Amino acid sequence: MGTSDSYKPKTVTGSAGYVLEDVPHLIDYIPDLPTYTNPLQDNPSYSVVKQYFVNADDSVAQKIVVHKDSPRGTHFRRAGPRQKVYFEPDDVHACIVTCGGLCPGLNTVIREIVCGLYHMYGVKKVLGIDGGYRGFYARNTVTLTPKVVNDIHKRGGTILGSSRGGHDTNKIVDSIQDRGINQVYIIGGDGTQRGASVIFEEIRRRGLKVAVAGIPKTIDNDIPVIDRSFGFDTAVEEAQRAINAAHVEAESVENGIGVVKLMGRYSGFIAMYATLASRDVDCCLIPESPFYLEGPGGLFEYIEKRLKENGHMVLVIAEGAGQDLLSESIQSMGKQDASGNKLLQDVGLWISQKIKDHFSKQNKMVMNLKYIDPTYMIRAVPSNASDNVYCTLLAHSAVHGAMAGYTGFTVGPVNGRHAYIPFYRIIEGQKYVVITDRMWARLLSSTNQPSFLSAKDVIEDKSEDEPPTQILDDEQYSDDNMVNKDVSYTF
Ligand SMILES: Nc1ncnc2c1ncn2[C@@H]1O[C@H](COP(=O)(O)OP(=O)(O)O)[C@@H](O)[C@H]1O
Ligand SMILES: O=P(O)(O)OC[C@H]1O[C@](O)(COP(=O)(O)O)[C@@H](O)[C@@H]1O
Ligand SMILES: [Mg+2]
Repeated sequence: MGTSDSYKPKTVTGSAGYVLEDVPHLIDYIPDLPTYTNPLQDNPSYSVVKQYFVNADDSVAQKIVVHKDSPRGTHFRRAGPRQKVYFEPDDVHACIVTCGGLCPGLNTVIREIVCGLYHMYGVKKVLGIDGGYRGFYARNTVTLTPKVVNDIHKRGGTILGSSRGGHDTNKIVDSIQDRGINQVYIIGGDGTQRGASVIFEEIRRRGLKVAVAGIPKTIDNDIPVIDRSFGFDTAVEEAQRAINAAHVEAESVENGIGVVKLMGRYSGFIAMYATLASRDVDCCLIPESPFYLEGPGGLFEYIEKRLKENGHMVLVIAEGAGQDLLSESIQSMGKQDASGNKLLQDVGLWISQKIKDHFSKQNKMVMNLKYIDPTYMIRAVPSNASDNVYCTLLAHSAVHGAMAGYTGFTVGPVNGRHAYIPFYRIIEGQKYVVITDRMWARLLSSTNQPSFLSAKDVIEDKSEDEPPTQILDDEQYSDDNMVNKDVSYTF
């Protein structure tokens, strides 16, 4: 049963350029597994739904804006309940683990996996792994029942705890095997999904009947393929409170400047959407958009102009912005956290000091700067209503997929439809704000800030990111502006 060769992507092609990037299934390496009727068909809540079960051939298109002669392109398997399942409810022993940084909605996902397994499939054995990946072999477990998780969606954080580092694949899979766990639900960001992918590989190599399902989590919204990650909406909403405070402070004094630092290690989505939503922001700086301080077209010149025009200004800066400028002036670079993520210098403090230094040196005008750092406040809150509903759908889709025998997948919405996405597509790169696309142009036009780009930069950048820009001709609020720099699109 066990197989030592590494997993090869399952790709199915069809007519007119149709490609299905399928996810693994337990029967790929354990043939002849028995199937069972899905208990949902006798569930009073669900049996009223016409066509409740997903058609086996349903798939979700990755690109929905097409031209007359466009090939049909890449598709993913549609998420949802199947007529046949590969586990008997009494035989299921599921576990849930949360890894990486916090994000609003973690508790809702945990709650809905537990309740989904209990109420939809009659599964009674669900274990919580305490403290992230290392919890599999170094910590206690928690028994999870609908009663235990009933109220947890109203709390921030994760009731299971989380951690960075500590991924020991063999010890984790040994623990899964020793405990008789056969469904593993792994909630976490890009690092976590990388970890989930190697756990799946090892489980497959050992020939175990264990389904591995990933639920993508990242407050930075930098996971590719999926429309957006849970908690992002809540974080953007929470960021408004900090921006409002910065605006009130700035407005109340002579030449007031409010500086707000928001999360975004490599991708500036939180800063960009928080700025667009607020309309009180005069300048937004993100990692994808290099900027400079001095001289014509620089930040200082713009600040002076705004203060002269308006008497106050608000600047939003993502934590990963301007790191190249900081590294010139601050030593101790190259430090990493336990997961290997680069540790960043505090750009908010740095830029605040630079602005203060500039104005005191120039002695041109009185200036009052207030720096607000709501970093952890925007991710430690409970998820808002829309994220709660979204988390429920993610959790249920993951449960349906695992019960149907799919494994080695991450679940997430692609153009509004939930799909099962193979791990390799989620972990092969990150999603970034494309500064030559329309959403960033909207931001520039709403703040009036300089683009800090020369015409030459724009031409070079456009040629790199041509495909998504070319095909983008609708004006909807969409993620079309988000592309993965590391992945080449073939449409
Ligand atoms: N390449 C990898 N292989 C295996 N495990 C990994 C890998 N990268 C990260 N991990 C593990 O995933 C967990 C979470 O990763 P981290 O980067 O901290 O957060 P996130 O999942 O939110 O990106 C950590 O326990 C880390 O050890
Ligand atoms: O201080 P911590 O807990 O390491 O988290 C900080 C980092 O977490 C992030 O929110 C991203 O976290 P993930 O990698 O867990 O998604 C970054 O924006 C931030 O730099
Ligand atoms: Mg990460």
